[in-house]
This record gives sequence, structure tokens and C-alpha cells, in this order.
Amino acid sequence: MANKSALTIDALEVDFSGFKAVDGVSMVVEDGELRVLLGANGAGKTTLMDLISGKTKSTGGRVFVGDTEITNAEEHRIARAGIGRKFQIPSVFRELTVRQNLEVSSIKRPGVLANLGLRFSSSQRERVESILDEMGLVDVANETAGALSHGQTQWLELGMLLIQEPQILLLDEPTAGMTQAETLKTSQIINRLKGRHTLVVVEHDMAFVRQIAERITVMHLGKVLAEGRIEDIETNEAVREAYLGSGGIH
Ligand SMILES: Nc1ncnc2c1ncn2[C@@H]1O[C@H](COP(=O)(O)OP(=O)(O)OP(=O)(O)O)[C@@H](O)[C@H]1O
Repeated sequence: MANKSALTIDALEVDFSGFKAVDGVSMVVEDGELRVLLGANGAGKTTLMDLISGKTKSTGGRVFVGDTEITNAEEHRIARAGIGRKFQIPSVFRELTVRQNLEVSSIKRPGVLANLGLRFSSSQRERVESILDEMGLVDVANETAGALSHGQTQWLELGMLLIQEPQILLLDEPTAGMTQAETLKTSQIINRLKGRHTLVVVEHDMAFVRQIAERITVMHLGKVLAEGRIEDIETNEAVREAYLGSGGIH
């Protein structure tokens, strides 16, 4: 199967003892595209991310990064194939400084303490500084990560992911718990990543989705209900109906 897409999902499904949380999902995400995954609670968005990243094994269908099949591969192999995932709950090293967190993450070898003593090449140092700048963390570079605000912690974790240069970024509700100002800044950061990375973003906040969205895939009961630009999605009758129970799309 030859393709130039970054991520190809073909008839993917997972059967949890008779319940298909993801039920025949097909989706093609182009290189450099930002795809938003929408859907009411329980639609299967997180499970789909789990299947792509290897956290959960599928019971049918296939997943490709470019031409490389990663269906049900080990999580580390999927990460090596170019997929980086950011969860809702950040996992930064709270006792280390912001800069040290990025330094440790820039080395693709396990062992936090071993990496701390290492010498960094000038290109690695430049990369750390440019990520600090990109994430708006220059002023707090020498603060311990445990002292950061919620928004800053999320940006640091995004930076820690980016420094590993994944081709595809999976972001699970990146603005959850953020203030309006933090959400706006996150949309600016994400908009700058478009084109350089392929992004799949699960998000509920429609105001945020309007700031970042290109194409949207709407999931409902484990299936793809609709796919298109935000204007198409907001006026789609099936989408409106699926969202009625949760108050509609706002
Ligand atoms: N390991 C599992 N075993 C059984 N059912 C599961 C499992 N994981 C998820 N589910 C069910 O699959 C459905 C989809 O859940 P999922 O978390 O993927 O939805 P979601 O669209 O991400 O929702 P939310 O927006 O609430 O996070 C839910 O009904 C959930 O209870």
C-alpha cells in the first residue's frame, strides 16, 4: 500500500468483549495537516488515539505512518516510526528546571539522571533554546517545573514532545483546564506547528477549534459520522442530531 499521507487509518476497530468502542474508522491525514477529532463523550476519540499510539491493541483494521504499517506494534516502535503523544495530564520532572526538562527529553535514551550530567552539542542547545522561545517559556527557563502554572506546564510538556521531533503529534484536549488567555496562546502555538508537523487534536472547546481547525472528523458511537471543514460540520444535520443530547455544538 503506497501513499504520501502522514497517517492512514483503514477500517480500524477494537472490540471490548462485544462492545466496539472504535468500529470501522477510516481516516487519511495528509503530511503537515492539522486534523481535529470531535465527538460527544464516549464517541471513541481517546480509544482511537490509544489504538494509533499502541496503548490499546486493535481487533481489526490497519494503521500506517507513511508507508510503514504500525498496526498493533509495540508503543516504542510506534514512537520510533514518528508518532508522539501528549496526554491531558502532564508528566514533567517537577524538581528539574524547565530547561533541564527539555535537555533530558532531547536525548533519545532512557535514564533521567544519566542524561543530566551529559554534555550537550551546540545544535542540541540551540534546539532547546528555540523550543523555549516557541513555547513562550524563556522567562521561566531556570524555574523548577513544579513552580509553573497549569498552562506553562502544558506548554513545557508539548515542548518536551517536540524536541524529539515526531512527525505526527497526537494531542488529547490540549486546552483542558486552561484560562482563556492560555487557550489563546495554545492556539497560536499550535497554528505555528501546522505544516512542520502533522497534528491530530482531540478537542471539545469549539471556540478553540475555530481558531485552529482545517479539517474536522466527527466521531459518534465508534464510527466516523462526518468529515469536512468547520462550516460543513456546523451545518451538518447528522452532527447536530448526535450532539443534541450534549447541548449541540457551541
Ligand atoms: N478498556 C475498555 N473496556 C471497555 N470499554 C471501554 C474501554 N475503554 C473505553 N471504553 C468505552 O468506549 C467508549 C469510548 O470511550 P472513549 O474514552 O474513547 O471516548 P471519548 O470520545 O474519548 O470520550 P471523552 O470525550 O469522554 O473522553 C466509552 O463508552 C468507554 O466507556
